[in-house]
Amino acid sequence: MLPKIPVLADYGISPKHGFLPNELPLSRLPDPYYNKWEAVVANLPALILSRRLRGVVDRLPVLSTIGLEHDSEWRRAYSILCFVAHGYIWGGDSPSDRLPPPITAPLLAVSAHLEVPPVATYAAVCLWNFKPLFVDEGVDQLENLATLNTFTGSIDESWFYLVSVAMEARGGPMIAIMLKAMAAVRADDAEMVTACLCTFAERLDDLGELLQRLHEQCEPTVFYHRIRPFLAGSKNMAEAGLPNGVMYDEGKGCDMDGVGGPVYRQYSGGSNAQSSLIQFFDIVLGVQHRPTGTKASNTDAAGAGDSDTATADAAASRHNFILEMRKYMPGAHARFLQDVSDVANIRPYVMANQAAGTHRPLSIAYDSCLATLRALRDKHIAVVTRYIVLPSRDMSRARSRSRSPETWRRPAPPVHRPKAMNLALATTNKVSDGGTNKALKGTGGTALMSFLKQARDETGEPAVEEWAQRFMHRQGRVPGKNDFFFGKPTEPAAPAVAAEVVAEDEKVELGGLAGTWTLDDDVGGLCAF
Ligand code: HEM
Repeated sequence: MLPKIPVLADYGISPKHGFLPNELPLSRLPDPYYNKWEAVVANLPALILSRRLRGVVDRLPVLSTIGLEHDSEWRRAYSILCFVAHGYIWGGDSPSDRLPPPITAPLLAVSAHLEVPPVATYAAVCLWNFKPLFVDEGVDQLENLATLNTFTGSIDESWFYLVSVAMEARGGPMIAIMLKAMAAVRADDAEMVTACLCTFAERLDDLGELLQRLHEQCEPTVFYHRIRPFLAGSKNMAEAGLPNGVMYDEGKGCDMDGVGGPVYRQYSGGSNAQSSLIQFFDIVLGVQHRPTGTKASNTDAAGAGDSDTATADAAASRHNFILEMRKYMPGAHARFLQDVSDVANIRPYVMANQAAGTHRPLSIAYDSCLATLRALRDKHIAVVTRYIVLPSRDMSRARSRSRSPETWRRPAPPVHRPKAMNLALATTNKVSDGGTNKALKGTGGTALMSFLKQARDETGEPAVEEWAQRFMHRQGRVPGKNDFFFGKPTEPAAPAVAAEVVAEDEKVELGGLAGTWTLDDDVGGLCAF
């Protein structure tokens, strides 16, 4: 007998809001026992700004989790503790490589309960960190959302989290639609499968529109210099001052043999790559992601999404950043993704119909879903270009200028203040430096642009129609080539495409989202996670 198609309720997934919790996140823990935590998180931006957070946290009592009852209380506790932990680590002149017992002890307990790592994940900062302004209006409307916790108190930071919240909410109903499509495959109801795929493609397009609204209220330089450093993890962070990661000190000390004392741990930083929604889309459509730098083999291309892809799956699970990110999702959500993978049947069904020459609208609807998901990744690449690549370029250029002979001849007068480590720079490991060290790292620690472009290209690979395969294997815009899709050579390329072309070409000046700019290298390499 076939395994059953997963039921959302078994994984705490909402039919309406998807991976956002069924009950709204709590704005405050009801038990006054936790008032001190609430007071710290309510004043987090001010405590970070005044450099007083560490002192305040060190003096907190070590609270137990005994006063946490409902799931929403555990989730609120997790979000609070993650914000305070990252504020503690990154909110000083140099990072702290130790988390003290008042944070560590409850954070480890809460994380174990919720099956999430003890670090600021996407769940801590987005999924469980929002409230509607008006309860009778939807949480898929950006205008109706506010954040509960932030590091900076800025509109930019709130907007950054809330765009993701709105996307999760808008994408929530798409999960049930695709589970229905999977059931329709089992019933061999091609019309129903086609209808579900059409609805899915339309809603996916809505998500792309929401993603592009990020620019409205989140300034790239604020994101890069003020927000992103707080989301950094503790893995591959030697250059940022955490060579061993972070010591989670529970205050237990070691035994007589020196065993059982606090240990260093290393985790990736918070990233939207930890969103279960986008991974669900990949799984249900049969999109497979390979380790970065690996090209599709003929076997992969033919068998992606089929049940007999054990070898491909085994290869994919090795050294694969996207799979690694599942460890940062709430346990039930990661299990849901695994269970859906085990029964994903849409692609083989579409392929079988295409081979038999039956139900052509099915193939077209399926390929449209892939094209729309690929377009979403294109837009995302433009976002990353604007919010990470360009500011990091500006930063490295400013550094090169400050090292120029001109600057050496006229040194600035000495200023006597403690030397602060610039975390925006420090957490961007190996930013282009004097032409030698060029791999740009993301918040999760991957070699960035090649990884994102590969993920986008892999999205088009399962296409079944020949025209769709050609369309989705296209390269960035080259005048006179692929003009059918990109418009006439004299027309400006669409912003997302322009940004991607810039990121792809060496030493080319192009009009991107932020004006005319040059990218002088193509970053690459295997993920370091
Ligand atoms: C300022 C906005 C954003 C920036 C700077 C950004 C940056 C990044 C970076 C650096 C990565 C590589 C993984 C890592 O190192 O963390 C990544 C991956 C990813 N991001 Fe974003 N991101 C942004 C917004 C979003 C939003 C709103 C979404 C929601 C769809 C999203 C979805 C993803 C996904 C799904 C991945 C995994 C790669 C893939 O599946 O294509 N990102 N992002």
